[in-house]
Order: sequence, then structure tokens, then C-alpha cells
Amino acid sequence: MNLEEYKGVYVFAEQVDNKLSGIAFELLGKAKDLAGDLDTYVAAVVIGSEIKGLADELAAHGAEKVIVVDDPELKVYRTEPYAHALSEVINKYKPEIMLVGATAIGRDLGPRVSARVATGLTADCTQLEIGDFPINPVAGKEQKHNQLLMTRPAFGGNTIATIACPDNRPQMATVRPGVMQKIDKIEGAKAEVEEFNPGFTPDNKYVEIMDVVKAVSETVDIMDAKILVSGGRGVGSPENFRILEELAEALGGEVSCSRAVVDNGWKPKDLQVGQTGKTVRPQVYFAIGISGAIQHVAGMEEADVIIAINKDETAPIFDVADYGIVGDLNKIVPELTKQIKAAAISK
Ligand SMILES: Cc1cc2nc3c(=O)[nH]c(=O)nc-3n(C[C@H](O)[C@H](O)[C@H](O)COP(=O)(O)OP(=O)(O)OC[C@H]3O[C@@H](n4cnc5c(N)ncnc54)[C@H](O)[C@@H]3O)c2cc1C
Repeated sequence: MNLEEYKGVYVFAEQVDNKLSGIAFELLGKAKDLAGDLDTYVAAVVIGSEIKGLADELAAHGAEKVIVVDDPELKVYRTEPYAHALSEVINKYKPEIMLVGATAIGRDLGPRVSARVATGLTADCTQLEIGDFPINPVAGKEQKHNQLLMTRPAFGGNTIATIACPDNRPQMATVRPGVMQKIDKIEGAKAEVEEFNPGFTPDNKYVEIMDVVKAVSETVDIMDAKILVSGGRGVGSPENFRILEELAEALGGEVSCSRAVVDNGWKPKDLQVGQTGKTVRPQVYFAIGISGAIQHVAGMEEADVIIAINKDETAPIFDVADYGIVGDLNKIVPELTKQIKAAAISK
């Protein structure tokens, strides 16, 4: 493998029903940073049927080049034809870095593609940067420059591992939605668009999709909320979440929760924040009756302002909080709601 042939930071631009997923823009934002450090270009790969029209939106979010693989076989996501399409794009264009979202689709696609093109993949990254590897020089081992350093929680979140792929290309990573930031839209931006179709054999024994049944979610997407009022086991019961709902309503925010709450069946999994839930980045995050386990903090530490309410003054949540109130949530939360409502009326 001649590593020098591999150029560009490529992003798999996931789309469903011909609508680009938010993760595509988040990955493009990160790709732009990485490409700046490597002095190379950013490309998006979009795979589907009748999807050429998506190129401008990708350009507006930072793609300088868009590779379009457009074929009726690719209308609905299926592992086989998508893995074939993306592997062939990699074989033809030889990207230095290939980023994929750690979504249901990306988690299925990424590892299969990396195996086909004989490279490594770091799953579920929370940080990506360009640097030297090994990070600290090791006697007798060559330190390589300009490597993609891929950081992710490991061993149940008890340690953070930084992984590199110095001997193979592309360097592949999947990244969790909500972790990277998209750039401000560049209105009117145009990308160089290239159509590439590696060919799909009809009657190819791909999985046949008989029916697509869409789940109707009754909850809001907490990843979009500007204010989150998050409750933990300390809230005590599903009924008692009412006091958090009242606070959220007074503030124009949404309710989310810790995993203990989901495990107890008090709230649906869609509302869980953390390593195995969602990564959120609201302007204000209330952590109420949440102890602040590392796996929870991993999903909310990027919030602009964190306010913790906990009766235990040694709770680790206070280490990440900007403001902390020590006391019983059953007294503090209703009082807070009352004061906020009163302040709103007096305005
Ligand atoms: C692989 C793995 C992945 C995980 N992923 C996640 C994840 O995505 N998200 C997540 O949240 N967790 C996750 N966890 C679980 C995590 O380790 C914790 O167990 C969990 O976050 C604890 O939830 P909690 O803070 O609500 O409950 P607890 O840890 O039980 O904390 C309850 C808190 O409420 C306080 N409290 C009790 N009563 C009151 C009161 N009346 N007033 C004020 N405060 C009160 C207590 O002092 C305590 O600090 C994961 C664990 C593992 C091993």
C-alpha cells in the first residue's frame, strides 16, 4: 500500500428518503478542520437513488468535492449494495481519511467497508485530531507525523483511548451524532460533483426489502433542545418527573434523563443522555438527582452552562457543574419554577 497516494478527507454523507442526516453536516465540519491541518480537500460521498440534487447542500456545509453514486438499487439502505458502493469509491479515489456517522446505518456500513478495503476502523469516536503517533516517542519505534488520532471511551467509559492507523489507508472512524459541530452555512457554495457508479448486478441476491415500517416517535429530539431539564434516579418515581416537566415548561425547554431512569422504565430510551444514549449540547443543562457517572457526563459535558441539583455535596456531578445547589430536589425544583414564572410575569 503506497500511503502517499491517499489524499483528501472524505465523509459518508448519510441520507434517508433523499434527505441528508444531520451527522453528514457535523462530519463535514470536522473534516474541514482536519483537511486544514493536512493541507488537503474535503469530499462528501453520497449514495442513493435520485440524490444528485443533494450536492449543493453538501457544498454549503463545506464539501469541496461531492462523489455521487446514484442507482435504483440504492434507494433504501441495504448493507450489500451500499458496502459495495462505498468500498469501490475508496478503491477509486483513495481517501486519506474516511469518516462515517455512528448511526444505525453507519455502524453497519463502516466496519464492513473497512474490512473490504483492508484498513482499520475506530468506532464511536468522540474526538479526532491530526498529530504524531506514537504520541510520545518510543525508543526503537518510528514516530509518524500527520496521523489521524482517534479518541474514544473504552472499557465501559472507564478510560479514554487514542487510536491511530499508521500503516494503512484510509484512516477510518465512526463518530457519534451530536459530538462534532457543523460550520455556518456558506450560501451559494458549489462543489465539484463527480458521478461514479461501480455497477450493480441485477438479480444479485441482495436482501429484498418487503416493507419499510417507520417508527413514530412521540418524544422530541433532545439533541435539538436549547434547554434540557434532566432527571436521574434521585427524582424517585415516574410521577415525580412532573416537577421537572413544569420547570422545563417555564423555561421553554425539554426533559431528558439518565440511564437509571430508562432502566427503571420511567422514561423512554429516546430521552437518555450519555455514552449509550444521546450526546447533547444545549445552552443550559439541568442535572437533577443525577450523580454524574462518567458515562452520563460523556453525553452532556459540552453544554454551555451546567446546573446541578443534588442532595449529596460529594456527588461527582458538581465537578462538571458551573452552578450547584445542594439540597432536596423536591423542595428546590418547585421553588425554582415558581421564581422563574414570577420573574417572567414581572417582565
Ligand atoms: C457501559 C455503560 C454505559 C452507560 N451509559 C450510560 C448513559 O448513556 N447514560 C447514563 O446516564 N448512564 C449510563 N450508564 C450508567 C451510569 O454508570 C450510572 O449508573 C447512571 O448514570 C446513574 O444514573 P443516576 O445518576 O440517575 O443515578 P444514581 O447514580 O443512583 O444517582 C442518583 C443521585 O440522585 C441524588 N438524589 C437522590 N435523592 C435526591 C433528592 N431528593 N434530591 C436531590 N438529589 C437526590 C443522589 O445523591 C444521587 O447522586 C452506563 C453504564 C455503563 C457500564
